[in-house]
Amino acid sequence: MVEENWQSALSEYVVDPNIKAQVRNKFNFRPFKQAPASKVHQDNLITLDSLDFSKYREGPEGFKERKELAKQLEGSVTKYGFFALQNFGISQEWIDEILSLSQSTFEEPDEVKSQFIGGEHNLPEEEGRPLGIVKGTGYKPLGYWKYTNDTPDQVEAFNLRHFGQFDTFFNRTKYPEFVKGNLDVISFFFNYIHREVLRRVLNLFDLILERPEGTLYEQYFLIVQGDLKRSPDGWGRFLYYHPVSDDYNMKASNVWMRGHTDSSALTFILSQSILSLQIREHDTNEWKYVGHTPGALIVNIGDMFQQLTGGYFKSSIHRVITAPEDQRGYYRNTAIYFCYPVPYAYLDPDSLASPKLKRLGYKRDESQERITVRQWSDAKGTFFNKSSGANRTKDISLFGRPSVGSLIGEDVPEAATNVWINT
Ligand SMILES: O=C(O)CCC(=O)C(=O)O
Ligand SMILES: [Fe+2]
Repeated sequence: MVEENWQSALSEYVVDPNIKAQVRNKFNFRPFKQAPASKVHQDNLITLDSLDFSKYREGPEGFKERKELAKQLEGSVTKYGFFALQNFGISQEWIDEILSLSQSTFEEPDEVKSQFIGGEHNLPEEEGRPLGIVKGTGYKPLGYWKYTNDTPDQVEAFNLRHFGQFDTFFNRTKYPEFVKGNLDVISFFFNYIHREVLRRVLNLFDLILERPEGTLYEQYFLIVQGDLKRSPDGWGRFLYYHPVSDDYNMKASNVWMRGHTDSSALTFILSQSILSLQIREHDTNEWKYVGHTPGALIVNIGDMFQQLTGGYFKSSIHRVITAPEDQRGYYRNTAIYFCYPVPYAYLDPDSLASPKLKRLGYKRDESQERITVRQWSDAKGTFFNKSSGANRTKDISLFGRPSVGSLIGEDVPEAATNVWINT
């Protein structure tokens, strides 16, 4: 199947330059001030495998390099479920523009924000879905989640659904003024990650799984213009962590975002300078910091790729801890793409038909009902959408599958140790 020429299709939706200049002026659009590099916790850093994507070449002449990249990737996705991607095609200048867009998005006045709360303007096709604050287009307000001691969270988010569905994204969705005036740049950024970066990463996964390159993308991630039900169901997000007080740190045990695994297939995060993201090593249960790789994407495997591969790929438990002493006072600003497969796909290795998984013995657990992307997405989304609750650190089990949604402190629920079991 031939993919549409997305860049030329998108150029039809360019925002009037006068309107863009006007909103940028009105919202004090300016460079985002990144915290200087941290010097602490250097002994507790994890060194993620870093893939140099400038080595990726299309066509038969690039096959050897792609095989080498795939080999490098296999260790990361099967051990940590995390890796870094350098030289992935987006310049530092462009990354800076995205961070500036994120910054100004969170500087809309509160009365405007309150009219664009996530999940309040869902499309008719999304009627009845529990998208809520966590998955619906719009803001997740500061303090929506309550952490330990009823402490309100200090992270704001803005979700952008359907950026690959041009008519829906530009004409059928409501946005605050600043976002609306910059939709073309925002859409271009997330489309680039989906259609260029994700596609290449999936080709490497195909090589790992011993299937022809292009299979995963076509089977699970192809966007069909105008057909939301047959298109992959992920979303982009701006994420803005506010500086916290000593009192907050004491009450919330330094948690900026609780430990969890992502429900996505893959998550792409723009690397940023505040040393806060931690992965919990599955063999030792120790939390380790993910260092900053300037200009890179930090990519992690989510629950769906773990399920699709029968547990061969790992959906790592991660969390965000408040800034270290030498970076306090700074905002932590990033953009994320939570990438989901088409909603009707089954989440088990039968659908993948990978000779490699078969040989290694990763297979569907026949004692469990088969579930689809939509089912997992809605069930885990419902969990993430709950604002509070004293029992949040307990195991969660969805459709008989143990999972992790909300770890606080050092609690290690039973499920957290089970997620690695190869069924
Ligand atoms: O802020 C980050 O670096 C990661 C956030 C995260 O894990 C998430 O939103 O799922
Ligand atoms: Fe996450």
